[in-house]
Amino acid sequence: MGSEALVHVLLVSFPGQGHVNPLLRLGKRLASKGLLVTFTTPESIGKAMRKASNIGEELSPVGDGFIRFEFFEDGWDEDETRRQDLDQYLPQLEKVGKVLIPEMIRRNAEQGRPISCLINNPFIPWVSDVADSLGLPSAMLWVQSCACFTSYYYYYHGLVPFPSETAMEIDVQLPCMPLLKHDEVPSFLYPTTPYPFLRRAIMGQYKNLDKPFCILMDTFQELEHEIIEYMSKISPIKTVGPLFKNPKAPNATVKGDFMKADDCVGWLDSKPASSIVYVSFGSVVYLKQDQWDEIAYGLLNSGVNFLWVMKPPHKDSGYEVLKMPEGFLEKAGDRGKVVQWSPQEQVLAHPSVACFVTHCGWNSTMEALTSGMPVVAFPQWGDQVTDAKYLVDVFKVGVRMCRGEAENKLITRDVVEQCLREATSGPKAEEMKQNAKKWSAAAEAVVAEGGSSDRNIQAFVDEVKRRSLEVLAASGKSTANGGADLANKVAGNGVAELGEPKVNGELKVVS
Ligand SMILES: O=c1c(-c2ccc(O)cc2)coc2cc(O[C@@H]3O[C@H](CO)[C@@H](O)[C@H](O)[C@H]3O)cc(O)c12
Ligand SMILES: O=c1ccn([C@@H]2O[C@H](COP(=O)(O)OP(=O)(O)O)[C@@H](O)[C@H]2O)c(=O)[nH]1
Repeated sequence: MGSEALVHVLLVSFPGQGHVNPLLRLGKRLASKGLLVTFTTPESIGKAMRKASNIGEELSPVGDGFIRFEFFEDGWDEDETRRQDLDQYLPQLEKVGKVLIPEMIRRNAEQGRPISCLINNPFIPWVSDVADSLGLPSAMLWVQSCACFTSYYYYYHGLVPFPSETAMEIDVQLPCMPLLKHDEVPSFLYPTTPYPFLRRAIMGQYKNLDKPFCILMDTFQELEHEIIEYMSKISPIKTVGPLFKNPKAPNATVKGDFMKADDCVGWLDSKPASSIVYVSFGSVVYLKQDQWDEIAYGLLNSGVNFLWVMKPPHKDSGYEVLKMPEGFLEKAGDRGKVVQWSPQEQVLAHPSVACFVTHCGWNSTMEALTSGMPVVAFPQWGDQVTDAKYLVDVFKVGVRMCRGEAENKLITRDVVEQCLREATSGPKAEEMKQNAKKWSAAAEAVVAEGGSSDRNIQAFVDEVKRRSLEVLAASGKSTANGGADLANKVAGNGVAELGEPKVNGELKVVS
């Protein structure tokens, strides 16, 4: 079957690594079920993705379908520093996206690939408005836990009291969730958060929550059973995680890394089973030098092997480049390896790795659970503090190393060493490993054919197909020229375009 005959969905991503990864993984899952998927995000990131990964101009086959990429200009110069300020960048993305995404949709229709559905991730809620204005259905991929989705939902609607200027330290009880201590609530909701722009970015999504016909979530039934059940009655959520497992197309190599991963698998291979601690704080968290030093000494003193990701800061972020303490690399010798970016999925699946010191971003959390990997939780902000609570107290696969940036406490080398020992040897380590293996088995089962996440993806694909017929029917014509019809509709000012007699063109329609 040619790709022209497939139902086509457009995935629009916010340009962050933690957003691109899950949306691209969703794209691969949808493609493997026989859809044509176009993935788009601003060109600034497109450029990095092309450089780091094997993304070409052409269509990549994935399972029964295909995935392709198109990028759009965000309207700013390559070295524009305002991109670092979300309060400026998000409105800019909205302004240009509202023009360029409809143009992209029209171009695709003209080329015989009419788009039937738009899917976005948080921070760019206007994508649903674009879909609405074109009479297209839209869906949203929530890229955090259902527990965090619920916390933000309750905050947005003012359903329970959250920490406030006058009552900073109140705990929060939400339905079907453990009591969250004041510092376990997603930290963007603290009155004192240094990142109010991220709270605004997330709340923007809630303002538009009635628009998408479906909210897909990168979590799964067993993992957050009660809260998923509860929220399903309030919101049209469908769990489709863990998205990075795709049993129908396990060899699909399309990746969305912004940086080329350093080669470290050979080094992992050379080490004994369960002997390495993997340390990574994701793509945006950046620690202070004194904390970095304590972690370095903790790693040295604990005697473990380690793979440590030390990513360079973005040039406009204002962060100082971190340094390893004097003599650290020499002392570690072949016991340790430091890289700028790792192939994390492969690392977490590697038998030499014993545990993962993580900032508890939701992608890292899901990847660890699904890989059966115990964690040492080092959350900093946002959903990370809530994820850490779940990893330690609910999923029972983690040791807690800190409570978050808001605590403003230096975690000393002794604490680091003690946590590493606890997570790698002794009864607690064994218990966590067993629990992690249980989650990994559950994750495999939900994505396997007939499992809950697989059924939800299939139901979503079926719904998109059904709605695509409606979209074509609404345009009043047969499927054969549906593309051209949509192209006219999408032009928005289609009447003007068609109405203007073109002197030298073939098109001469005067209404
Ligand atoms: O990329 C960004 C940007 C950004 C800023 C300027 C710009 O030009 C481009 C991007 C800002 O905040 C972020 C926040 C994030 O939180 C992360 O988001 C994940 C998914 O929501 C969570 O699971 C993690 O815990 C959490 O650390 C992840 C990100 O990728 C970003
Ligand atoms: O060295 C690294 C560090 C991170 N990641 C990936 O980057 C994403 C980070 O997302 P997460 O939600 O964990 O954190 P964020 O970067 O958004 O804070 C995850 O998919 C990781 O697998 C990676 O491939 N290599």
